[in-house]
Amino acid sequence: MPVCANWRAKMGRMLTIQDVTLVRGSHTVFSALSLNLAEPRIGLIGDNGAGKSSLFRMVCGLDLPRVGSVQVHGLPAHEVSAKRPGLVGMLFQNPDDQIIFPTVEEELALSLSPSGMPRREAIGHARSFLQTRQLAHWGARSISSLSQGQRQHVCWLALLIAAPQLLLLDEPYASLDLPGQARLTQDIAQASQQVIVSTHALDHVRGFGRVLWLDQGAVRADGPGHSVCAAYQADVATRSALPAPALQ
Ligand SMILES: Nc1ncnc2c1ncn2[C@@H]1O[C@H](COP(=O)(O)OP(=O)(O)OP(=O)(O)O)[C@@H](O)[C@H]1O
Repeated sequence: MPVCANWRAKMGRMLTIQDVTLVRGSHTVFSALSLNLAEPRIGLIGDNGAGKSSLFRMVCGLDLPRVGSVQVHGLPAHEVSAKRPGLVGMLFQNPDDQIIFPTVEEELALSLSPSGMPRREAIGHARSFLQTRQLAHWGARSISSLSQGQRQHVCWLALLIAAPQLLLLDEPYASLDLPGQARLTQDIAQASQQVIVSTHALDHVRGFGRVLWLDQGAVRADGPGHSVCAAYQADVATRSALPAPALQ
């Protein structure tokens, strides 16, 4: 492939954020933020309120930037759900923001609706999928009878079955037990798609080729997981050693 066509093909698969200002409520979360994200595994780290979920919401088209553009595989992010509904999938920090249907198999079947699969077939497919995960007994279970970690697991299964090309995982390990965390790590390692993971548990992204450290809406460091995680930890250690600020 000629160099120019190669470059265009790469750009077409990329997530690009260009000169973005994002305002939520009265708070400016990002100001003149630009990023090109093409690596297969990317970690997002940073303090509470740094902007990790806001970045995901923007990439999903849930929040529109006031200035600048967000493009996913060459499409404006806010047009993705209408024009290419199978392109981006997001695992929300809170499973209750994601789950719609009353049973596990119905929720998984919903993930197949963008593919145009008829509902009865989608339910059958969801059951077979659960069987491959040794979870056949979960199919008819009511979501309300599941624990928080189990609901987070269902949300992950819903993304896996939908198989979008870009997976955005917002603190996916937060409620999972140790076997669940190991399973998710294995699933992510085996996924053929691009995966972006936001987490406070640095060990889950330390081995990634690229990690972004967000600090108050700006990129404080961007590079291999080992060095960016070490820099963030060193900064946290320095700040933790400071005397607590006086209460107003
Ligand atoms: N609905 C909202 N309205 C106004 N401001 C918001 C809203 N949601 C988040 N913010 C603000 O946007 C900033 C970024 O929040 P965001 O949720 O993206 O952070 P985060 O890095 O995901 O944090 P956490 O690690 O706690 O999940 C914060 O200053 C937060 O107060």
